[in-house]
Amino acid sequence: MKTLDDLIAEGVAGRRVLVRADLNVPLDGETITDDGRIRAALPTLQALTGAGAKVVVAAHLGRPKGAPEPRYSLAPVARRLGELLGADVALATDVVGESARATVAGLADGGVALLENVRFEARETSKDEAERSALADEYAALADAFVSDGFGVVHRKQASVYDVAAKLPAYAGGLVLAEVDVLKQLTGEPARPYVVVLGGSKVSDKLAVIESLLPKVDAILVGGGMCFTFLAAEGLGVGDSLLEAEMIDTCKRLLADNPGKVLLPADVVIADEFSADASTHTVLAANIREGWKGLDIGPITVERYSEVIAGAGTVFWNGPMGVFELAPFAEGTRGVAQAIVDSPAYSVVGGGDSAAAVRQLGLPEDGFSHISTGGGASLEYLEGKQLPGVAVLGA
Ligand SMILES: Nc1ncnc2c1ncn2[C@@H]1O[C@H](COP(=O)(O)OP(=O)(O)O)[C@@H](O)[C@H]1O
Ligand SMILES: O=C(OP(=O)(O)O)[C@H](O)COP(=O)(O)O
Repeated sequence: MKTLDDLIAEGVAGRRVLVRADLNVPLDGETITDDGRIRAALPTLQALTGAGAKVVVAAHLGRPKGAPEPRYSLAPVARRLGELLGADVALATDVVGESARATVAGLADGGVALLENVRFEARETSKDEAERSALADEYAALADAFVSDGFGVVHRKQASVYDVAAKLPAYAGGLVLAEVDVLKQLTGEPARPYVVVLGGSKVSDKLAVIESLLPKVDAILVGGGMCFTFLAAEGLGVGDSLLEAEMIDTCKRLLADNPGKVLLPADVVIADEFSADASTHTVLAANIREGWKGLDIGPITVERYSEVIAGAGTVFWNGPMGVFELAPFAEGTRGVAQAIVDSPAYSVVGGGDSAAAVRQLGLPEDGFSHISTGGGASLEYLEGKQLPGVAVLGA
């Protein structure tokens, strides 16, 4: 696999280099609430601009449905990236159209341009290889070389991550190399007990991961939006909480086949609406009211999970335990994160929102052995799956 260092050694002055980065940051309106992923992208971008490349950055924000949507524009990201680089970052108003071509053509040596959200193009995430390949040809026409540096998205077989790498000389960026290097340590012989803490809102993605992780780990502590499908599998009512109804049978089977290994919340914080001003109650998991939604794990659960974490040799955590962005639902995430900080275990936290939670809740970043920019990507790596965006580089 060729790397960024190889590309720079080959000489990039005046050459156009397309960098796929993961700049999928949390936003409150147009305000970036955590710029960790933008900061993580800087070393690769600076190495290229320092060597005189014309840098074209491709990135996504959120999950727009294949058409432009103003609220998913990368405009706030372009502004922040410019501030951090100390140079203007020109934002194209389209992905591979006239604006993208003109913006790239206008780049000076050492300059940086950002394409608009790649998911404004339906072909980016298409399941049809020919469609993705056609879009990848259009990306390739904008550059002379490709650097894959969006670790958080390398588990996606998407045009700007996977297909374009076959169309241009392709190189692994420094962030992707560093992340894979750290995660490798968890796939060898992790210190036992090996505990995985799973939460967040990408429920269907992650329920699929649990099955392959179960044989590798000693315990999985479930919280966040994930837990309600499991609670439903135990026959409990979950009100209006997040639920993947078609996964209930899978969860039943996982619980039955792995007794004692999947821990579920004993209590939860329920709310009558998804808002910081909602009425809330902390109830036993068996008492979730009809019409209410579970938005955090409760204190009994935090205590139980903290005990397990205190005895762990290795902890991997992805996904907040609750809607930590809203103060009434932040305590579960804070409590579990604090337990990881306090434990002597080798600990990795992964995911855009999980890493943001660590910083926003004021936990010490050095309380974790590693903070990864990728949640789903880390999980799939730990499952033992090939990451398409890395495999395509020849790894
Ligand atoms: N019980 C819940 N109901 C709805 N959303 C939740 C719940 N618990 C956590 N979340 C949300 O999950 C989001 C993060 O999920 P996810 O993207 O899977 O994590 P990460 O980015 O760390 O991989 C946060 O925005 C948080 O508000
Ligand atoms: O936020 C991301 O992943 P994560 O929540 O698993 O860390 C990445 O930007 C990938 O986004 P996606 O899950 O919409 O493909």
